[in-house]
Amino acid sequence: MVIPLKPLSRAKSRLSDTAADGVRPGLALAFAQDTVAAAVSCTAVADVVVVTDDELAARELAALGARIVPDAPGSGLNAALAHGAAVVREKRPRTPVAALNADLPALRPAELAVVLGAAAEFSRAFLADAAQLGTTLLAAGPDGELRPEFGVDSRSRHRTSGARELELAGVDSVRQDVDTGDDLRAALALGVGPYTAATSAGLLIPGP
Ligand SMILES: Nc1nc2c(ncn2[C@@H]2O[C@H](COP(=O)(O)OP(=O)(O)OP(=O)(O)O)[C@@H](O)[C@H]2O)c(=O)[nH]1
Ligand SMILES: C=C(OP(=O)(O)O)C(=O)O
Repeated sequence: MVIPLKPLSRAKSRLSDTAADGVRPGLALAFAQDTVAAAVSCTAVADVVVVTDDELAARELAALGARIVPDAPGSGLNAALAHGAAVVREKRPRTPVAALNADLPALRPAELAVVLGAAAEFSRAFLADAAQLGTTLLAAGPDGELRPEFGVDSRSRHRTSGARELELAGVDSVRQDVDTGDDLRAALALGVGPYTAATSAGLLIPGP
Protein backbone atom coordinates (compact mmCIF):
# COMPACT_ATOMS: atom_id res chain seq x y z
CA MET A 1 0.00 0.00 0.00
CA VAL A 2 1.50 3.36 -1.07
CA ILE A 3 0.23 6.47 0.68
CA PRO A 4 1.37 9.95 -0.44
CA LEU A 5 1.63 12.95 1.85
CA LYS A 6 2.80 16.41 0.93
CA PRO A 7 4.37 18.77 3.48
CA LEU A 8 1.83 19.38 6.24
CA SER A 9 2.35 23.14 6.03
CA ARG A 10 0.86 23.06 2.53
CA ALA A 11 -1.87 20.50 3.20
CA LYS A 12 -5.66 20.78 3.13
CA SER A 13 -6.02 24.27 1.68
CA ARG A 14 -9.68 23.45 0.80
CA LEU A 15 -10.39 23.06 4.53
CA SER A 16 -9.77 26.77 5.11
CA ASP A 17 -13.53 27.34 5.59
CA THR A 18 -13.41 25.04 8.58
CA ALA A 19 -9.92 25.13 10.04
CA ALA A 20 -7.62 28.10 10.44
CA ASP A 21 -4.13 28.09 8.97
CA GLY A 22 -2.63 27.01 12.27
CA VAL A 23 -4.97 24.03 12.61
CA ARG A 24 -4.86 22.49 9.14
CA PRO A 25 -1.39 20.90 9.36
CA GLY A 26 -2.40 19.07 12.54
CA LEU A 27 -5.65 17.93 10.92
CA ALA A 28 -3.82 16.67 7.82
CA LEU A 29 -1.47 14.73 10.08
CA ALA A 30 -4.36 13.27 12.09
CA PHE A 31 -6.14 12.17 8.88
CA ALA A 32 -2.92 10.49 7.76
CA GLN A 33 -2.40 8.82 11.13
CA ASP A 34 -5.90 7.34 11.15
CA THR A 35 -5.50 6.28 7.51
CA VAL A 36 -2.12 4.61 8.11
CA ALA A 37 -3.24 2.94 11.35
CA ALA A 38 -6.23 1.37 9.56
CA ALA A 39 -4.11 0.30 6.56
CA VAL A 40 -1.48 -1.30 8.82
CA SER A 41 -4.26 -3.18 10.65
CA CYS A 42 -5.82 -4.46 7.43
CA THR A 43 -5.24 -8.20 6.93
CA ALA A 44 -5.07 -7.72 3.17
CA VAL A 45 -2.14 -5.27 3.41
CA ALA A 46 1.40 -6.63 3.83
CA ASP A 47 3.33 -3.37 3.77
CA VAL A 48 2.44 0.32 4.09
CA VAL A 49 4.82 2.79 2.45
CA VAL A 50 4.31 6.50 3.00
CA VAL A 51 5.93 8.81 0.45
CA THR A 52 6.68 12.11 2.14
CA ASP A 53 9.37 14.70 2.80
CA ASP A 54 7.63 15.98 5.92
CA GLU A 55 9.84 15.08 8.89
CA LEU A 56 7.13 15.24 11.56
CA ALA A 57 4.73 13.14 9.51
CA ALA A 58 7.51 10.67 8.71
CA ARG A 59 8.27 10.22 12.41
CA GLU A 60 4.64 9.87 13.49
CA LEU A 61 3.63 7.53 10.65
CA ALA A 62 6.72 5.34 11.06
CA ALA A 63 5.71 4.94 14.69
CA LEU A 64 2.41 3.47 13.43
CA GLY A 65 4.24 0.88 11.31
CA ALA A 66 4.66 2.60 7.97
CA ARG A 67 7.88 2.49 5.95
CA ILE A 68 8.88 6.02 4.91
CA VAL A 69 10.16 6.86 1.41
CA PRO A 70 11.36 10.37 0.57
CA ASP A 71 9.45 12.10 -2.20
CA ALA A 72 10.40 11.39 -5.80
CA PRO A 73 12.80 13.78 -7.54
CA GLY A 74 9.97 14.69 -9.92
CA SER A 75 7.19 16.78 -8.43
CA GLY A 76 3.61 16.02 -7.76
CA LEU A 77 1.30 13.38 -6.46
CA ASN A 78 1.47 10.92 -9.32
CA ALA A 79 5.28 10.99 -9.44
CA ALA A 80 5.29 10.30 -5.71
CA LEU A 81 2.94 7.34 -6.11
CA ALA A 82 4.87 5.83 -9.01
CA HIS A 83 8.08 6.24 -7.02
CA GLY A 84 6.57 4.58 -3.95
CA ALA A 85 5.28 1.67 -6.03
CA ALA A 86 8.73 1.21 -7.58
CA VAL A 87 10.33 1.12 -4.12
CA VAL A 88 7.80 -1.50 -2.97
CA ARG A 89 8.53 -3.65 -6.00
CA GLU A 90 12.29 -3.41 -5.52
CA LYS A 91 11.78 -5.82 -2.61
CA ARG A 92 8.78 -7.72 -3.99
CA PRO A 93 8.94 -7.52 -7.80
CA ARG A 94 5.54 -9.03 -8.57
CA THR A 95 3.52 -7.97 -5.60
CA PRO A 96 0.11 -6.38 -6.13
CA VAL A 97 0.36 -2.69 -5.20
CA ALA A 98 -2.21 -0.03 -4.39
CA ALA A 99 -2.21 3.73 -3.92
CA LEU A 100 -4.42 5.14 -1.17
CA ASN A 101 -5.23 8.74 -0.26
CA ALA A 102 -3.85 9.91 3.09
CA ASP A 103 -7.08 11.69 4.02
CA LEU A 104 -9.46 8.83 4.89
CA PRO A 105 -9.90 9.34 8.65
CA ALA A 106 -12.94 7.01 8.89
CA LEU A 107 -11.13 4.13 7.14
CA ARG A 108 -12.15 0.65 8.35
CA PRO A 109 -9.62 -2.17 7.83
CA ALA A 110 -12.43 -4.61 7.00
CA GLU A 111 -13.82 -2.33 4.28
CA LEU A 112 -10.34 -1.77 2.86
CA ALA A 113 -9.92 -5.56 2.70
CA VAL A 114 -13.17 -5.84 0.72
CA VAL A 115 -11.97 -3.24 -1.79
CA LEU A 116 -8.56 -4.87 -2.20
CA GLY A 117 -10.19 -8.27 -2.61
CA ALA A 118 -12.41 -6.92 -5.39
CA ALA A 119 -9.48 -5.13 -7.05
CA ALA A 120 -7.50 -8.39 -7.14
CA GLU A 121 -9.86 -9.61 -9.89
CA PHE A 122 -8.38 -7.05 -12.32
CA SER A 123 -4.93 -6.01 -13.52
CA ARG A 124 -5.74 -2.42 -12.63
CA ALA A 125 -8.78 -1.15 -10.69
CA PHE A 126 -9.87 1.90 -8.73
CA LEU A 127 -12.48 3.12 -6.26
CA ALA A 128 -14.18 6.48 -6.77
CA ASP A 129 -14.40 8.88 -3.86
CA ALA A 130 -17.68 9.75 -2.12
CA ALA A 131 -18.11 12.78 -4.38
CA GLN A 132 -17.95 10.38 -7.36
CA LEU A 133 -15.46 12.69 -9.11
CA GLY A 134 -12.11 11.65 -7.65
CA THR A 135 -10.30 8.48 -6.66
CA THR A 136 -9.32 7.20 -3.21
CA LEU A 137 -7.73 3.87 -4.14
CA LEU A 138 -5.98 2.64 -7.30
CA ALA A 139 -4.64 -0.92 -7.40
CA ALA A 140 -2.46 -2.88 -9.83
CA GLY A 141 -2.09 -6.66 -9.90
CA PRO A 142 1.18 -8.64 -10.02
CA ASP A 143 1.66 -7.96 -13.73
CA GLY A 144 0.04 -4.51 -13.75
CA GLU A 145 1.50 -1.04 -13.38
CA LEU A 146 -0.26 1.58 -11.25
CA ARG A 147 -0.06 4.35 -13.85
CA PRO A 148 -1.62 6.81 -11.35
CA GLU A 149 -3.65 9.74 -12.71
CA PHE A 150 -4.80 11.29 -9.43
CA GLY A 151 -5.91 14.89 -9.39
CA VAL A 152 -9.02 16.81 -10.36
CA ASP A 153 -11.71 14.57 -11.92
CA SER A 154 -9.43 11.56 -11.63
CA ARG A 155 -12.35 9.11 -11.66
CA SER A 156 -12.94 9.77 -15.37
CA ARG A 157 -9.20 9.76 -16.14
CA HIS A 158 -8.62 6.44 -14.42
CA ARG A 159 -11.61 4.96 -16.23
CA THR A 160 -10.45 6.35 -19.60
CA SER A 161 -6.98 4.94 -18.98
CA GLY A 162 -8.45 1.44 -18.81
CA ALA A 163 -8.61 0.84 -15.08
CA ARG A 164 -11.74 -1.03 -13.97
CA GLU A 165 -13.99 1.03 -11.66
CA LEU A 166 -15.00 -1.02 -8.62
CA GLU A 167 -18.78 -0.79 -8.18
CA LEU A 168 -18.95 -1.67 -4.49
CA ALA A 169 -21.53 -0.86 -1.84
CA GLY A 170 -20.80 -0.87 1.87
CA VAL A 171 -17.28 0.56 1.63
CA ASP A 172 -18.06 4.20 2.45
CA SER A 173 -15.07 4.50 4.78
CA VAL A 174 -12.75 3.85 1.83
CA ARG A 175 -14.53 6.44 -0.28
CA GLN A 176 -14.86 9.28 2.26
CA ASP A 177 -11.78 11.43 1.82
CA VAL A 178 -11.67 14.81 3.54
CA ASP A 179 -10.96 17.91 1.49
CA THR A 180 -13.70 20.30 2.64
CA GLY A 181 -15.75 21.04 5.75
CA ASP A 182 -18.64 19.04 4.29
CA ASP A 183 -16.31 16.06 3.80
CA LEU A 184 -15.16 16.34 7.42
CA ARG A 185 -18.76 16.39 8.63
CA ALA A 186 -19.48 13.27 6.58
CA ALA A 187 -16.40 11.49 7.89
CA LEU A 188 -17.30 12.38 11.48
CA ALA A 189 -20.79 10.96 10.87
CA LEU A 190 -19.19 7.69 9.69
CA GLY A 191 -16.98 7.66 12.77
CA VAL A 192 -13.33 8.71 12.57
CA GLY A 193 -10.20 7.28 14.15
CA PRO A 194 -8.78 8.53 17.44
CA TYR A 195 -6.28 10.99 15.96
CA THR A 196 -8.89 12.86 13.92
CA ALA A 197 -11.45 12.68 16.75
CA ALA A 198 -9.01 14.37 19.11
CA THR A 199 -7.75 16.96 16.60
CA SER A 200 -11.17 17.96 15.25
CA ALA A 201 -12.86 18.23 18.67
CA GLY A 202 -14.15 21.77 19.09
CA LEU A 203 -14.01 22.65 15.39
CA LEU A 204 -17.06 24.60 14.24
CA ILE A 205 -17.92 22.98 10.91
CA PRO A 206 -20.03 25.35 8.79
CA GLY A 207 -23.14 24.15 7.01
CA PRO A 208 -26.44 22.48 7.97
N1 LIG B 1 4.34 12.75 -1.49
C1 LIG B 1 3.55 13.65 -2.09
N2 LIG B 1 2.21 13.66 -1.80
C2 LIG B 1 1.43 14.58 -2.43
C3 LIG B 1 1.94 15.51 -3.36
N3 LIG B 1 0.92 16.29 -3.80
C4 LIG B 1 -0.20 15.85 -3.16
N4 LIG B 1 0.11 14.83 -2.33
C5 LIG B 1 -0.81 14.07 -1.46
O1 LIG B 1 -1.83 13.52 -2.29
C6 LIG B 1 -3.11 13.62 -1.67
C7 LIG B 1 -4.02 14.56 -2.47
O2 LIG B 1 -3.34 15.79 -2.57
P1 LIG B 1 -4.08 17.22 -2.72
O3 LIG B 1 -5.55 17.04 -2.85
O4 LIG B 1 -3.35 17.93 -3.80
O5 LIG B 1 -3.69 18.00 -1.38
P2 LIG B 1 -4.51 18.03 -0.04
O6 LIG B 1 -3.58 18.46 1.02
O7 LIG B 1 -5.22 16.73 0.11
O8 LIG B 1 -5.65 19.14 -0.22
P3 LIG B 1 -5.63 20.57 -0.91
O9 LIG B 1 -4.46 21.36 -0.39
O10 LIG B 1 -6.95 21.17 -0.48
O11 LIG B 1 -5.56 20.30 -2.40
C8 LIG B 1 -2.84 14.15 -0.26
O12 LIG B 1 -2.62 13.04 0.60
C9 LIG B 1 -1.53 14.93 -0.44
O13 LIG B 1 -0.82 15.02 0.76
C10 LIG B 1 3.36 15.46 -3.65
O14 LIG B 1 3.89 16.23 -4.46
N5 LIG B 1 4.10 14.52 -2.99
C1 LIG C 1 -6.07 13.57 -5.60
C2 LIG C 1 -7.33 13.23 -5.47
O1 LIG C 1 -8.03 13.49 -4.33
P1 LIG C 1 -8.24 14.90 -3.65
O2 LIG C 1 -7.59 15.98 -4.47
O3 LIG C 1 -9.69 15.07 -3.53
O4 LIG C 1 -7.58 14.72 -2.31
C3 LIG C 1 -8.12 12.51 -6.49
O5 LIG C 1 -9.35 12.36 -6.28
O6 LIG C 1 -7.52 12.07 -7.48
